[in-house]
Amino acid sequence: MRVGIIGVGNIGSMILEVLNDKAEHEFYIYNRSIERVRKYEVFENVKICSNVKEVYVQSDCTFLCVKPQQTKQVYDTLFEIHEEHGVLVSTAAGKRIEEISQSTGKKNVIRIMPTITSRISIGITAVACSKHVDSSTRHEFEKLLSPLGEVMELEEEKFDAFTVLNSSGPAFVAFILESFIEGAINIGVNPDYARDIVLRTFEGSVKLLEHMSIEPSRLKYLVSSPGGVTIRGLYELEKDGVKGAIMSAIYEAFKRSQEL
Ligand SMILES: NC(=O)C1=CN([C@@H]2O[C@H](COP(=O)(O)OP(=O)(O)OC[C@H]3O[C@@H](n4cnc5c(N)ncnc54)[C@H](O)[C@@H]3O)[C@@H](O)[C@H]2O)C=CC1
Ligand SMILES: O=C(O)[C@@H]1CCC=N1
Repeated sequence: MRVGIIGVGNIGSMILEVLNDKAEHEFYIYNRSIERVRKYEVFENVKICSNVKEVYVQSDCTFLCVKPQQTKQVYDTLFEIHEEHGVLVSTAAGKRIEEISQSTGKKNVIRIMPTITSRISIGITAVACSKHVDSSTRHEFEKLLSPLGEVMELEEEKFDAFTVLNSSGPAFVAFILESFIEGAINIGVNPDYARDIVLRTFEGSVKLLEHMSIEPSRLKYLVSSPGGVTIRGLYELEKDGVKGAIMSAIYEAFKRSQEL
């Protein structure tokens, strides 16, 4: 397939590098600052383009991977291209299919919500298609995405909640991991050793929850001895409102996605 990518930052480069793993496709890429794409010059199947139009008219499928605040300029350029070429795929948080379609004048629009963890082919990509995208195009597109991990069709009204959990999620997890590591350093643990133990503990906890098919609350009670070490730490977390703070973070991020 001829795959276009407009905006080759965190997500654009992830899509390019993961989909290019088996060098099955031809890529047409454009980034506003050329420095970010120079490293792809060595790939025979990657053509570095000099504008949005050059990417769009040559691609069967064009991924739009700029920040939500940067989309207007790209939409305006696409609007000036009257013929429709393949499908236009938006990765932007909060941008709805109807708005993308009206602003670009294109009917074949697909909205996806990726996650940075797909760089290692672990993670879910949600997909919603405009009603104009026929089922064979949809299936071909989902096949194209399969190296990213799981691909899931999702109603568009569920995208905001999904964005917070699936796509902002790795940043929230990183924040919690960081808190554990800094807590360990504070009690005198070597930072590298702390990182190792903390990552293993999180990995083991997730795998155990899956293996035993139990809720997190059950795991809490499996570990907490009456009058023991764990319950003292859990008491501090509850007293300091950590659960409420995390719930607020998810709620505020959800509202922000709705605003964009
Ligand atoms: N970073 C993440 O984990 C996730 C990001 N997203 C969405 O993906 C999109 C991209 O996000 P990131 O990759 O993190 O942003 P980024 O800032 O890393 O990448 C955007 C790239 O677009 C380029 N750019 C800006 N305006 C341009 C234009 N007019 N023409 C060509 N290139 C242009 C920038 O130079 C930059 O390299 C956003 O809309 C975001 O909502 C969605 C899920 C996860
Ligand atoms: O922070 C953002 O707005 C984007 C959407 C989800 C992850 N990054």
